[in-house]
Amino acid sequence: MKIGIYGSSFDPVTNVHLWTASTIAHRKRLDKVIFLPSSSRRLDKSPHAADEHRVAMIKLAIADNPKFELDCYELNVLAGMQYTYYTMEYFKQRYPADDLYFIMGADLLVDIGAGKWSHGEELVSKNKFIVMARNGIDMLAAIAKSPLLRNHDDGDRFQLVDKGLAMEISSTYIREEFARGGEPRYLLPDSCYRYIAEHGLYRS
Ligand SMILES: Nc1ncnc2c1ncn2[C@@H]1O[C@H](COP(=O)(O)OP(=O)(O)OP(=O)(O)O)[C@@H](O)[C@H]1O
Ligand SMILES: O=C(O)c1ccc[n+]([C@@H]2O[C@H](COP(=O)([O-])O)[C@@H](O)[C@H]2O)c1
Repeated sequence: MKIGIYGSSFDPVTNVHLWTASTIAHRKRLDKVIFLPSSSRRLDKSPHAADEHRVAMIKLAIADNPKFELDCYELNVLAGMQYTYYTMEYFKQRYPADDLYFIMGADLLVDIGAGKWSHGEELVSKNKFIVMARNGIDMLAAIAKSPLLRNHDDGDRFQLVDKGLAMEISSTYIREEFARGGEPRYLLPDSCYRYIAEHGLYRS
């Protein structure tokens, strides 16, 4: 099986997360996309909604797509920050016969290339990545500029995908719209929109 692992805080999950996941699955012929919410104990980013709420919204959002799955591995790890390097080691043990890819936007490729991620060298040398274009980022140049990325670019490691549309809906924007009394209804699944209202999430 070909499996993509899509990590994010999903705070909340948005229609762009779903659209990018399905576009990548289609373009790269993935059998499965695993939605991997990051822990609220993450050191670099504190989610606004509790783990249980972010998980509940992902479940609602992916319910009708048989290719989409949720994996709460990072939420259940007790250590402070669960780095992607360790997460990928876990998934390789769990799916030893499958072809695994970490799915991410080009902004994260730049960060990894700049040495900002933990265990960057091992992460890159031992894994494969599907990288989605983002406005203003030249992915080929980002690889060429970074010795870490360039030295492991064997043609298979970084699968670059131009989604064809620079659609940007950020979780931050949705949270801010809720907080200022705006109307972000069609930027996320209706079920999640209702869940946020019912539980009073993201109010200022
Ligand atoms: N429009 C997009 N195009 C390509 N990649 C994207 C896009 N939006 C998010 N990503 C990628 O999806 C992953 C998760 O992104 P994340 O959820 O942090 O973005 P976000 O919705 O903008 O959230 P936040 O506003 O909380 O930072 C990252 O790898 C990011 O690069
Ligand atoms: O391992 C790291 O050092 C690392 C640093 C920053 C981000 N990540 C992972 O990248 C994914 C997307 O992160 P973000 O910041 O866009 O929510 C998520 O799965 C994070 O755990 C991982």
